[in-house]
Amino acid sequence: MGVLVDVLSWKGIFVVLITYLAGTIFYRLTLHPLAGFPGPKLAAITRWYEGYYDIVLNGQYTFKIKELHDKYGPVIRISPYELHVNDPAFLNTLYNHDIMKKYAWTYDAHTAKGSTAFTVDHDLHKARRQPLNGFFSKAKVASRQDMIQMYADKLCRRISQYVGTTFDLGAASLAFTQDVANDFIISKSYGSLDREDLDVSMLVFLQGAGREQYQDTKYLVDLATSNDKIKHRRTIIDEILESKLSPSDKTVERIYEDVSTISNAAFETTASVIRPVLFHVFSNPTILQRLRAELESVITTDLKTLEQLPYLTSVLKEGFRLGGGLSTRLQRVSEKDLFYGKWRIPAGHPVGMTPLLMHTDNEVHHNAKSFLPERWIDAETRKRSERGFAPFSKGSRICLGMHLAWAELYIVVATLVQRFDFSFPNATAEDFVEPTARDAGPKTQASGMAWRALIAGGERVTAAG
Ligand code: HEM
Repeated sequence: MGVLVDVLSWKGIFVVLITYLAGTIFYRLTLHPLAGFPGPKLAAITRWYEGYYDIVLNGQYTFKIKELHDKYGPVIRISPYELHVNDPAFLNTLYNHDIMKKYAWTYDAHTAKGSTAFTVDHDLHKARRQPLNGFFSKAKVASRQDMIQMYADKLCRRISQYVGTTFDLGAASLAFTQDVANDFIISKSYGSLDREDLDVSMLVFLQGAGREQYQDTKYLVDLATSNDKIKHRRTIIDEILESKLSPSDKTVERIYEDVSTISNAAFETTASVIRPVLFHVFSNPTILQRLRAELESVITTDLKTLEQLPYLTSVLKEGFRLGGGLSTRLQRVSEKDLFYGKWRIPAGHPVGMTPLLMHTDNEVHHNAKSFLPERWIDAETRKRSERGFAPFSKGSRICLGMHLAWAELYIVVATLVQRFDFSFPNATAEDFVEPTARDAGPKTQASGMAWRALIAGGERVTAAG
């Protein structure tokens, strides 16, 4: 009884707490399966280390991880539970088609846990993704190139209204990707390019069209399951409903989780590549001249023809490398031990890599932070850069919408370059290199408004249709 009273006293609680903390610290530093990996002791002890950089300093952990790699080497422990690797040689080991799970902790804060993108389990993910693969194939995307061109033309009409003055090309890029993606996914756009403010705030979009998108999903589910076969363009909803997925995966709520996450995955990612491409092309006369000469040699925006153009393709690759939709680490949890050099990474522990860090690493890409399309043309530098190029990740979780993203880039860049002259008096290359919260504030890239774009300097006589 005396002991119990003692334990329940403040002193007792304090002693228990200290003993628990000391035990946890001791375990994490010495006995934990990741204890032998290099990295700061504080990161190995507590997740508050990461919290400081991401919460207090607003999304800076990605860049701190880069500093930690410089200090501790290519494999480091970045939290009590997680490792990070910065070496392209490990890409194919980590992102493959073996049984790999995503790291559930990453999706704790997300509501759409039933969506394909946020499905943690390997087999369930495979089943959910299967009906979507064909819908997002290269051939399927190519069959919708007229739709993409239609929105590129609409974008041109908006820009034309501002000739000789300034125009928010950053927001317009996002409006374009929103309209294209929604049309592709559910055969309906919400008219972002038609709005006076170009639907400038993603938040307004999410609150506004989010509700509408749910109603549209419900309508399309009803349409597909009703006896009245009203003719409509196939959407991902038809693919899901006609698949072998279980009835619980075919509810309006679960399908809407896919509709909303897939469309949201399509917007800012693609826009954040269009912006740096336009900035670099129009800020560098040599690149602009060479690109225009190549485009003038074909005088078309036909997708198949554009895909054959080596210089345009190289310009876009630089955009994917430096723009980069996702700037956080992408973790995988393997069922089997993984091996990296002398290191054995025990099964069941999350390991991540960050495309942005690899894409901007001078060890991987010559003069990594410079926009140099030539690197993809010269055989030697191309070989080196290909090794460390994975904007869409790899393996079973590779980006579902990558062919759509490529097609949008080909068509919109070729169209704008053939029709307009832009200049960007207020932007610098730095604005586009590290597109996360490094410059938190009004210039934040992630908000889609990195630069109020700037001058559309007169429409050129266009050869493009
Ligand atoms: C520049 C454009 C884009 C980039 C750089 C990009 C990048 C990525 C990356 C790196 C992943 C892997 C994420 C992870 O491992 O957690 C991913 C997944 C995904 N992306 Fe994209 N993406 C782009 C455009 C798109 C578009 C246009 C769509 C849809 C139309 C899309 C839909 C998705 C989906 C649904 C996933 C989850 C795939 C799965 O888990 O099976 N993305 N994307």
